[in-house]
Amino acid sequence: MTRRFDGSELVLASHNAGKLREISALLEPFGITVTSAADHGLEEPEETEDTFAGNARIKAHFAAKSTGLPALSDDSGIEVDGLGGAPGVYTADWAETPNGRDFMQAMTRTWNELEAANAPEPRTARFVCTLCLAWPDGTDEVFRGEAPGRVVWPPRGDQGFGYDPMFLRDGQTQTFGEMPYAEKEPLSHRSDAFAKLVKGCFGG
Ligand SMILES: O=P(O)(O)OP(=O)(O)OP(=O)(O)OC[C@H]1O[C@@H](n2cnc3c(O)ncnc32)[C@H](O)[C@@H]1O
Ligand SMILES: [Mg+2]
Repeated sequence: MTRRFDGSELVLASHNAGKLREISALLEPFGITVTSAADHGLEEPEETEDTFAGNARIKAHFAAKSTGLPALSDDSGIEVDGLGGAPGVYTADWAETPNGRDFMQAMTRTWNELEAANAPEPRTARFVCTLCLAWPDGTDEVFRGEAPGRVVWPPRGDQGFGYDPMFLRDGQTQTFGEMPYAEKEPLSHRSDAFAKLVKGCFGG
């Protein structure tokens, strides 16, 4: 049995502004008071697991225990078939530089490694999003969503965040980086996972 969410307040256990924007929009219709990890002054826990679900659990349980409130985390990334599924759970790590995250660098590395591997076109990939809803008593529910597509070069568009400019979802002519959020939303891995969360925990 899936545990239902029957509270009125939820902490979003993420420090990523793009995710916070997208998940807040998805939660809007439910009339829940949403606060973020930053609002509670929470640090970022180390993501030490090698699965999306494992890292999503770390983040959600850390926020739920620290605040005493139910917490929703998102662990996500891009899996590129020609790279054996990399960067996968290391998607954010590929952007790290001494001066903070640089996603142009991360996208360039992704493309360069595909070129080096002589990977065939189309260079299929998927965005994955794992949402974990955790309660302060240590229980949780986990939901996984995906968006299938391919990576393209050069990156296109300045909307969205992260690797959006190099991702062309199946059936689309514009990258996620070229779409206003309203267009990306119904096509995204995040809304796919969110629909499962709603079905499982919000009774919708
Ligand atoms: O852990 P939190 O605080 O939630 O924030 P984060 O940015 O570190 O998030 P992750 O550890 O889950 O790393 C996910 C990476 O995948 C990228 N990513 C996830 N969803 C994406 C999307 O919808 N569009 C573009 N890039 C995305 C994102 O930019 C991150 O670099
Ligand atoms: Mg992270």
